[in-house]
Amino acid sequence: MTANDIAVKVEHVSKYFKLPTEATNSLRTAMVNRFKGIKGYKEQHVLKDISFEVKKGDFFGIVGRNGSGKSTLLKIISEIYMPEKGRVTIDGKLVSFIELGVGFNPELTGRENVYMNGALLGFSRDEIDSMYDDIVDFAELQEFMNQKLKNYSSGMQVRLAFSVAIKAQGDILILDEVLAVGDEAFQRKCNDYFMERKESGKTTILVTHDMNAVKKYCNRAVLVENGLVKAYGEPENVANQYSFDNAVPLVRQEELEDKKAEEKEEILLVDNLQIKLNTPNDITAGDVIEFEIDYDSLEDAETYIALSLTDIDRNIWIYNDNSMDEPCRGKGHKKITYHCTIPSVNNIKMKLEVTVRDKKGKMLAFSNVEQTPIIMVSRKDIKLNDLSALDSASGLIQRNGKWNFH
Ligand SMILES: Nc1ncnc2c1ncn2[C@@H]1O[C@H](COP(=O)(O)OP(=O)(O)OP(=O)(O)O)[C@@H](O)[C@H]1O
Repeated sequence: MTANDIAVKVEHVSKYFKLPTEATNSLRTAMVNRFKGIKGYKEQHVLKDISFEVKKGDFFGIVGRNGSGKSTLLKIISEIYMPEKGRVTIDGKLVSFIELGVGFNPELTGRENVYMNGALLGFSRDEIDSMYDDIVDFAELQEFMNQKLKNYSSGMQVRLAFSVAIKAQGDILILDEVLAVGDEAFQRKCNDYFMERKESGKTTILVTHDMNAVKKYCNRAVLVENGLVKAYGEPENVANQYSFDNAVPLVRQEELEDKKAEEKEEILLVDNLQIKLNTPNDITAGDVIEFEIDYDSLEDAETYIALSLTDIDRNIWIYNDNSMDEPCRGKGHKKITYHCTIPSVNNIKMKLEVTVRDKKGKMLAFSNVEQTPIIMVSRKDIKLNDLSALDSASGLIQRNGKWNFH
């Protein structure tokens, strides 16, 4: 690869912010603090050492949890912030849609705002003239262009700002979390635009929390975590890593304590429920899933297991089973292993939930969030250059149809 193939090169970028810890109103306090070595601020190291390359024509995804520094990174690439260390090299004209409303003036009309925004992006009047109709068409705001922006709804303002960004003829387009923009019809339009853009050979950098978007549009991606690059390269792998890291639902400590208190109030019939996955948690469709369930039955009673594998993203049960027809009897420690396969799914992230029930179906114990195993099924069998198979694998069930052309 030559240097000419690279649109954006990020090398060892580091950025911290100074957050004030105390307000000093007097010069004397400031001097005393300084003398004592008290800084009055603490440093938040948002980006520690970030390096990646975006090639010309890439549709490049940047993902990471809230507060991981994605927007900061985009601002550094867009030269709004300077990094403390490292550097960014850009080859081409860059257009950013980062913070809504930047460069928009509510007292000006839609039309005037398009011209002003275009000028801020570095376009001449003639250039804006030639892209103006396209921008207005995409935003579908023809009748509103002579109204002042302050009379637009917030959705209309977003549409206009977004349309300026995407229709401005830059070489590199930077978009921060835009898929949530606008109503459903506008989102569909953005989807079509992204599909076109993906084919266009122009460079796009997209920050998003939507892993389906990463898989659908991006050809490469990076996952930022704790200021460092955690995964980089194939969007499938990066998106799966992100989904996997975020699969464990966050449960507030108080909720857990409330639940424990509720459990204590009931007479305990089952204790020490443990679930252990014996097979890997990252598998391919059809691989065997095996796990072990352990618990103590405190009474001489019949108990059975009910289990479910729930699709975390879609929140639906994918697979349920129970041992109702083969209950465990008597007091004491119970150890059960179970295995199954989930053969015809594509990519799916599931949580395994287990409950112990009595003869009448009453729940006596359930696996809590900390011990709920997560299982990721991904189509590792599909070759990365098999575009048709990759595209079809975005559905829940593997394709099995036949085409007949007449
Ligand atoms: N100008 C600033 N001054 C001080 N702290 C800042 C500034 N900009 C960002 N931060 C801090 O840097 C951290 C990263 O913020 P950033 O907006 O880059 O994260 P993000 O990954 O884009 O988050 P999100 O997914 O929520 O949009 C946050 O803790 C934020 O408070």
